[in-house]
Parts: sequence; structure tokens; C-alpha cells
Amino acid sequence: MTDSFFMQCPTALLVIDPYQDIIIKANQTALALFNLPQAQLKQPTVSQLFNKCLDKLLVFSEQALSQGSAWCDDLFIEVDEIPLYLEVTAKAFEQQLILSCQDSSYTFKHRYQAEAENHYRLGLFHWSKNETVFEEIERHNQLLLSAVGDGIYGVDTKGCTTFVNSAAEQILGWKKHEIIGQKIHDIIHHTHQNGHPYPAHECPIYAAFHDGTVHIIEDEVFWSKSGSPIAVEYTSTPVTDNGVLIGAVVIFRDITERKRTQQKLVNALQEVDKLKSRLEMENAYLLEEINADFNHHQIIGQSAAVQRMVHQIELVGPTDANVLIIGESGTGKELVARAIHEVSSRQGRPLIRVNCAAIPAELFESEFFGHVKGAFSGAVSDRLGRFELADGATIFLDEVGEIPLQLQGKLLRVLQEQQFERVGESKTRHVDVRVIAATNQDLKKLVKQNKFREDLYFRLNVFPVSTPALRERKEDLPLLVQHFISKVCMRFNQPQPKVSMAQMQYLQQYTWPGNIRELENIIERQVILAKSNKLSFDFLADEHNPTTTESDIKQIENSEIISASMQKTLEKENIRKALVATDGKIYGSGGAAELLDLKPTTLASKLKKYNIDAWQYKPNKR
Ligand SMILES: Nc1ncnc2c1ncn2[C@@H]1O[C@H](COP(=O)(O)OP(=O)(O)OP(=O)(O)O)[C@@H](O)[C@H]1O
Repeated sequence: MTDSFFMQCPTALLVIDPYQDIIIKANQTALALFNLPQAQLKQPTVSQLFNKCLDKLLVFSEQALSQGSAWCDDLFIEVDEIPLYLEVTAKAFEQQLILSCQDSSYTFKHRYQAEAENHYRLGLFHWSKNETVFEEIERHNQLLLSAVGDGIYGVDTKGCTTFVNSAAEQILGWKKHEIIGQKIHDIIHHTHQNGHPYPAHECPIYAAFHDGTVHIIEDEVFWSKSGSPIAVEYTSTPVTDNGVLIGAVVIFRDITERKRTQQKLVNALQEVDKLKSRLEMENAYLLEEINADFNHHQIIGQSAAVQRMVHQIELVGPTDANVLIIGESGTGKELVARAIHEVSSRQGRPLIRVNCAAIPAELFESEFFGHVKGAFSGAVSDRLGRFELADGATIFLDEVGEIPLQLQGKLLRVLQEQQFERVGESKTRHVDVRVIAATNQDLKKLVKQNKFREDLYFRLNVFPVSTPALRERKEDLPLLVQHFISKVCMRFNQPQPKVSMAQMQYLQQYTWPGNIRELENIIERQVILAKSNKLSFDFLADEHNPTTTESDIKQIENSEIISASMQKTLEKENIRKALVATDGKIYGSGGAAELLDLKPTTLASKLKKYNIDAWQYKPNKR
């Protein structure tokens, strides 16, 4: 069994006797390796077998015999004259040596192969490990590129697309397979927003891989698959490989929404600017109004004429009809206009007043309709006209008869179509303005004289309202007088003086050519001049009334208009009545002077003037 193992062992085994120089035994592998016939084991001898390296064999054998074992790889034999190097392991056994021999080239080959295989296995392992890492990186990159909200695409140096991320697909509407390998500029960047062609040689994206610098563009358009422009900002960054430009990567963002928001903001700011300048103008206008003390709108009076007028105001006020107020100067035309505006639905906005008599002829159009900067010398900035200012409100054209004939056509157009153009501008503007006009002139007469357009007159005269002259409603005088005294005294913060009946008569007798404005002015003046707590208006008698002879008192009483001479007669009669009532007493409490609200000295001089003897009225004298 042992011998069989020996014989079948895959390693070449020789048992030699180094002392006798003979091969005692050799197994199958050894016979094959040394090319020995089994029958001739005694031949060759050991030294013959290793005859080319005897010295080394001797040293090796002695080492094995003395140490019990030895190993060497420099012994060789010649087989068919070809050296066969061996790795030999020797084991000493009872003065014999067992040699285990291995073909060195075979061992080397196997070891090399094993090593190569080892390397190969290791390499494969490393490679698959690396491949997994690369795959992982690629997967991460893909995830990142897909997750990014910005569009990303790459181009090579020919301008052809090399990759596209999902956001780019979504923004542009093009699928990857439709643009990969295609010249991207021709697909999405061929035209400027204004429709002008965008040549590829001007394309900043392509420029990046020509000049090697980053190109940042903040406002351009890319064209979607559907053909609509997409507002974008983008960065084109050159890509290099070992210092060589190989293309560019473009990161872009759809800024449509941002631009829309920006535009909204710009519009809102413009609107704010417009409203601001409008408010400033309104404010300045209102301040002007407050300063002018026009902020009271009470119409005082109980006469039939006033009641009729108030009724008309209530009728026409809530409608949007144009109104023409006709009346003498100072009869309250503006007051009526304000009252109409205030009962209308436009009362939340100011009444814009234009005094047509105060505007120089050459500035009328600009005042009414505004102008643009540079429209004429002096037009240094855009300016709103009164009609634009009154948009949504009411415009009050005071002294409308003063509007120059050449502008009347334009005014008619606003009244009919609510349209006009600013001076120096062709853009037609629309407004919603109610017009209230006023005049103290006879417009019909102006029409006949060709100074006022008839069509404009009819347009304005839709609803005429007349303000009665004060002399036609003298019954309102006491109320008006009291109203103005209160108003003035409140302004001056002083107690209100009284008006005696006699003084009231002076007011009643006066003809009031300046109407209520004159009354208001006179009262203000007299309040300032009043020395005591009493107001005097006797100067009115002397100021305007012509001298007449004394007439019948009865006639005076029945007369509505009292002339100066009548007034004198009336005063004389009045003094007489006072003397009768006071039994001829002039001075002191209960005297005629007090009753007449006159200074005793004034009464005395009047008695002298009228040649009245107070003694005549003493009880004992009558
Ligand atoms: N009925 C009234 N009650 C109270 N005040 C009045 C009345 N009518 C007019 N007034 C006052 O008289 C003054 C003159 O009135 P207003 O300016 O309205 O007259 P007008 O007819 O427009 O004058 P003009 O034609 O000169 O412009 C104002 O202070 C106004 O408040």
C-alpha cells in the first residue's frame, strides 16, 4: 500500500544512496521526469544523472545528511541535451536520501499562473467594486440632475446636445431623444424675443466653449417645442478635459413668473405714482379750497325763490345730468354747484372747480386736458388736466361763457364722448366726468353773437338752475345776516353783535347789486368796525340811494323797493314813532336813542337834521 502510494505520488521521488552513488528507487513521476527506464534503475548512477552539477549535488547531499533535510533549486539534469532545472527537497533516512524533485519551470509556470490568476481574481474584484462605485456615482448624479429644478443640458464643441435633465425637458417641452445629438441652438435659441434671428455665432452658450469663459445671461428667451417663448436666465460654463475644451454645460431657469411679477410690480408702482401725483394735485386743490373758505355748503333762505332752487338741486343732484347754473355774480352759483355735487353719487370725490375767467386763452387747452412734457415751451413735465383730475367726479366750469370759441368744440367732445387728448399727445383718454357749468352772462345772446357754440349751449343747458338776486328775496335777509354774523364771529372768536330792527331796515332798503357776496363782505367789515355790541348799516342809505323829496308814508309802506328819499322819510317817521313811544325821552334807559339803537348824540343830530322837536312829544306837551 505504501509502495503503491510512493509509486503513484504526483511528485517525482527518488531514493538514493549517496555513499554508493546509486538510485535505489524512483516512482512513476520521477521515471517520467528523468526519462528513465524502470528496468535500468541502477544505471545511471546518481552522479551520472546530475553530472552537469555534481559539485552542487555533493554539497546538497552533505547538507541533507548532516541536517536531516535540505532544499535547493539549482540542481539540473540534461534531458535530450536540454537542461531541466529542479527544485529538490531531500530528507535523510538511514544513510539514504529521499529526493522529492519538481521541474522548476513547471513550478515557476504554475506559480506565475497562480499569481496571475490571483491578480486576475483580485483585479476582477476591484474592478467590479469600482464599477459599482461608478454606477452609484452615476445614479446619484442622475438623481441630482433630475431633482434640480433648473434645466441643465450639455453641449459638445459642435454645439450638439450631449445630455438633458428632466427639468430641461419639462421647461422646453422637448424630449431627451429629440434633442440629444442635435444642434441645440437651432432648436431652442434660434430667434430673439423681438422676432429677430439669433445667429449661432452670437450665441453666448456656444461662446463658452470657444473662449473658455463662463457666460451669464439674465434675460433672454428659449423657444419651447410648442413655439412659444420662455423667458430664461442662464449660465453657460465651459467644460475641459485635461485642459482641452470639450463643450459647455448650460444651467437655465424659467423666469416667466418672476418677470410677470416684476411687470405687475412695475405697473403697480406706475399706478401708485399716478395716484400719488393725482392725490397731490387733489390735495393741493383741496387746500386751495379750504384756504378760500369754500367748505361750507349751506344754502340759507326760506323765500319761495330759494325753496324752488333747493327743490331743483334735489331733483337733478342724484342724476348724472349736466347742469347750467345761471345767476348774477355773488348769488351763490358755486354754492349751488357744490350742493348738487354733494347730493350726487360722486360726492366721495372732490368737486373740481375751473374758473374759466381766470385762465389765459393760450393755456385753456392745457388747463382742461393736460399736456405732455415738451408740448410747448414751459411744459417741463407731464401734467394732468382738470378733466382727468375730475375723472369719476364732477367738474365745475365757472364763468363758462369765457371759454374761447376754438376750445368749445373740444369741450363739446368731452361732454358727448367723454374723450380727449392731452396737448402734445395723440393718445385718446377716456374719463367719466359730470359737468356743472355756471354763468352770469346771457349765453343765448352770446350764441346769437357767434361767441358761444349753440350745440355746446344745448349740451350744457340740459337742466338750468337759476340763482335769484338778493333784491328779489329780501325776506331772506334776516336769516342771511344772522348766518354771516355767526360765521364771522366764530372766525374771529368774538361775541355776536346784534342788529336792531332799524339797522335791518337799512339792509332791507338797499338794492344789493353785489348780491350775497356783498352782504357777506359788508357784515364782515361792520363786525370788525363795530365799537359796541351793535352793528350799524346806516351808511348804506347814503351810499347808493339818490335824493328824493319826501313822499307819502303809505306809499313807502306799500313799496317793495325803498329809495334813499323814501328811506329818509321812513327814518323820520321811525324817529317820530320812537319819540311817541318814549314820551319824547331821548337819553338813557327806555329812551328813543336806545329804542332806535342809535347813540343819543346821533339821534340828536338826526332830530336836528329832520327838524324834529322832541319836546313836542312830552306828555304834558301833547
Ligand atoms: N343762499 C346762500 N346761503 C348762504 N351763503 C350764500 C348763499 N348764496 C351765496 N352765499 C355765499 O355768498 C358768497 C358768494 O357765493 P358764490 O361764490 O357761490 O356766488 P357766485 O354766484 O358763484 O358768484 P360769482 O358769479 O361771482 O362766482 C359765498 O361766500 C357763498 O357762500
